[in-house]
Amino acid sequence: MAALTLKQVKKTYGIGPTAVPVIHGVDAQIADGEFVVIVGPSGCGKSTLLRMVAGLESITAGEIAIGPRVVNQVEPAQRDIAMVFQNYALYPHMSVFDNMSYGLRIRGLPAAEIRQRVDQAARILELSHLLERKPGHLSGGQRQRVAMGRAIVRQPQVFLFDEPLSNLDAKLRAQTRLEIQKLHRELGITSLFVTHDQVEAMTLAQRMMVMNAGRVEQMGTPTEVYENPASLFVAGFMGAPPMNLLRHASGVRPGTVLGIRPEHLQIGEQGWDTVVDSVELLGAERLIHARLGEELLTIRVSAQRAIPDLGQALRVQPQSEFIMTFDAASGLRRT
Ligand SMILES: Nc1ncnc2c1ncn2[C@@H]1O[C@H](COP(=O)(O)OP(=O)(O)OP(=O)(O)O)[C@@H](O)[C@H]1O
Repeated sequence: MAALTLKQVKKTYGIGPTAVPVIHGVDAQIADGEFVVIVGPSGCGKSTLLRMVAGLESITAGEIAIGPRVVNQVEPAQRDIAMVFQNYALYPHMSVFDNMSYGLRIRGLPAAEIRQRVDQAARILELSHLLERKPGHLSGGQRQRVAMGRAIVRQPQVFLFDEPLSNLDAKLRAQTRLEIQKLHRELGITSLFVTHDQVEAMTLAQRMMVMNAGRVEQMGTPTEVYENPASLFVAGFMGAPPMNLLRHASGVRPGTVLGIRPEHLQIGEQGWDTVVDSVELLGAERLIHARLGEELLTIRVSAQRAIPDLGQALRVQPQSEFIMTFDAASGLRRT
């Protein structure tokens, strides 16, 4: 296992007039054994960053180190990493055992050691009873576990995951998420996991790196990022439904954006005068969307509460200790 260090890492695709800079200087220190999730919208550069760590893309500037070793010029196969992709690409004509052990056989490991490593990985991933099957006779989730098994048996210093769950349905995704957590608890291998799904990021990460347009907006634990977003971008990206961001409500100074999460608004006697626009039932909770002047405010309430009529007037009071303010021009957090 090893720590992972990124120093002012930059990436530009192409050269000359057609050059496209996509990563603008990323710094990160990932501790030995830590599980870090890179999260951000499509096109923000998550996969590019991961592929640079893997050695599948060259590094335009800056430095990437795995443990004490700078790997900028090191071939992917020599980096001691294992990568799990969205498309797990198993060999269809090989059994699960052969798929998992293929890389080890190529490296010429003794048969007894191969057997022992595959058995251990299969036990952790609950694949022991499927080792003789062919991939065609497995479910999507089982195939993804075989792909993870193939990565585990290599006993790498670092695991890299590129959206490995996005081909699975919602239920299987949730289940595989738990398996990945368990895997990390058992093996403690330094892991970098890319996703555009903020729920996946919140549930898997020990720390998350929130990216936007080729830059890191914030790095912190899921709780820190959710409770203390560093910027308007992070505030709007993390949380479902997202934070209310108001520019025109009473009490909002020009040049400022006021942020308040839907769960920190109360319906009562005092506060902003709003008009109910729509209501959504989420199960145990309800979301009320209400017009506040030209803005729309989302309020999260218990489903026990009576459903307001559309067009009904509501007084909505923000809990003052949860109000945040951001600079409208820079997007940075003020208070
Ligand atoms: N080979 C390439 N040549 C030019 N531009 C590229 C190349 N590969 C990626 N890009 C651009 O780099 C940017 C970052 O792409 P990247 O795939 O890293 O984003 P991402 O955050 O992983 O997105 P997604 O979640 O959609 O996969 C995008 O604007 C993309 O169009």
